[in-house]
Amino acid sequence: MRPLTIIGNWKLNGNLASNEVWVKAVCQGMEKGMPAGRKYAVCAPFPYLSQCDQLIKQCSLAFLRLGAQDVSAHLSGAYTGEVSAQMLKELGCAYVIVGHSERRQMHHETDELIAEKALQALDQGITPIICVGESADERNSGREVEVVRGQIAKQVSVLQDRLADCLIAYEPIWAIGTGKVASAQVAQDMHRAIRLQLAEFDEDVASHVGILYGGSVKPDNAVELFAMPDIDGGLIGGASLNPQDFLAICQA
Ligand SMILES: O=C(CO)COP(=O)(O)O
Repeated sequence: MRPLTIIGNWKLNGNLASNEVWVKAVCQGMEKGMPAGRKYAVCAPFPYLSQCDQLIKQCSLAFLRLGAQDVSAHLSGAYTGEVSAQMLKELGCAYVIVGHSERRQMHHETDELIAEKALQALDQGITPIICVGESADERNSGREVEVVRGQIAKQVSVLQDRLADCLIAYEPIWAIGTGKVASAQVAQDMHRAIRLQLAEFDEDVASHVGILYGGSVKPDNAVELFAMPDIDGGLIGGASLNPQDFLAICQA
């Protein structure tokens, strides 16, 4: 069985004071007991990784880990502004998001670059969370499966069976930050399509890879989403900023 994995993505939010309040509140909530066998993480902005690492270590819950929101495709060298997977490892990261639609759109990240970033993370023992998803126009013109298949195909061709150590996040762009959550069935259908595509490559990989859903997940829709057979958890944006909402989703 694949464990349910629930990961908060703070995006460009937080500050030293609010991060401390957040981690302490989530730890306190989780210490009271959580559903067995689940994994949780929060992906903080780079400058706060060290602070969040210290705070998370203080509460010593093995199932709560730290992640980053991006990583360089390079290990070291003349790449001003980049952060390597080795640096993330030193700062306690267990996960890193790669290829978020906001980076694909605003920073012109390609599937090839995203696969290189995932390889860097894997080389350091960090689990990459590879984001895929279609735009509203692509869905409205009936091309959503084709678009996502194209994104996954590149990851399969580069990562091959190392995909078994990755997470995939299906995040339809039209559902991100819009309040328009994909219905549980719409999300399940795409998750199924992704898993079938992975099975064309390797059935074992397909059955192992966790596929998270992201896009307007809230405490009141998480239960239905997480109950779907191919939805293995969530990548939570806006609702992860409020520790009580994040906890409620983690307990859904
Ligand atoms: O982009 C997301 C997580 O990576 C989803 O964001 P929202 O939950 O705010 O829609």
